[in-house]
Amino acid sequence: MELKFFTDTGLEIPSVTAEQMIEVDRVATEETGPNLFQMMENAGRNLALQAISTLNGQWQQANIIVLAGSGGNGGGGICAARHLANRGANVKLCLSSVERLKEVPAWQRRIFQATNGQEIAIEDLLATDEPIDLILDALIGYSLRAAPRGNALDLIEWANRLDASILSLDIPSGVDSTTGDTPGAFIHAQGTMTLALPKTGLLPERTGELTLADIGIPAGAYAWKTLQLDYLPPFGDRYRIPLTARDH
Ligand SMILES: NC(=O)C1=CN([C@@H]2O[C@H](COP(=O)(O)OP(=O)(O)OC[C@H]3O[C@@H](n4cnc5c(N)ncnc54)[C@H](O)[C@@H]3O)[C@@H](O)[C@H]2O)[C@@H](O)CC1
Ligand SMILES: [K+]
Repeated sequence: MELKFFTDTGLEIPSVTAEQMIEVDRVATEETGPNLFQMMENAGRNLALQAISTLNGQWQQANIIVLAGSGGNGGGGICAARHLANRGANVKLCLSSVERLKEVPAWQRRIFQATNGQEIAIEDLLATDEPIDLILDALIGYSLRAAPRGNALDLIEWANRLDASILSLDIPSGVDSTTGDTPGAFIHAQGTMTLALPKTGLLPERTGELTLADIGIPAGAYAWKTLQLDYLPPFGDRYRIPLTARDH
């Protein structure tokens, strides 16, 4: 099914497979910029803003849990947790794997630790019964390898059991960003904020309300000889825009 993605102003946005998005990332980090630190900061700030607008007036009273993996997706989630904690929000961060945290997410964690935001261990989170208003799903992005297992699987199943609203970063964890297939458990998202460009696997029945976030990639990166994407900057004066997917 060939999905097409449109902004609220009717502009069609090209979609990309995981492979093409990895190449966009490579062109940005190795050729044009922005680097990974800058892109992840933009991803996380946009996710914090999206969480605030999802909670509308209640965001400072809400109980927010951020589930973060050890890769780039996790880094965006940790960055959002820091921005929210910095503004007095009640946010707890749960890392699926502290020891495997990559360099850039580890830097985001270091900044988070200088806020009054709290980290919560998986076993404590799974044991808590306090009401949760919003879960940010930053466990797995486009590097999903197979059916989720281990801590990520435990956290996905835990999140799905709650009646809290779930906002996924880039792709609901456990969903294949190229095909939309779900090899195993996956996050049942009410909303998804995807980064830079929509992925071909962002099926409406998987994403919930879909938003596209700008992470500052220049048009020259999309025009790179290995990509040649037909891309018109869609954001105007906004950094997050609603997308609708249509299969015709
Ligand atoms: N231009 C972009 O699109 C950018 C993307 N970024 C984010 O970075 C993500 C890609 O980052 P990475 O390539 O580091 O990888 P991901 O963050 O997508 O996934 C790696 C994490 O998923 C876990 N994982 C993968 N398969 C699993 C399985 N079957 N069971 C349990 N855990 C599993 C790994 O252990 C690791 O924690 C993107 O999805 C996006 O969210 C950001 O870095 C900003 C730039
Ligand atoms: K995710």
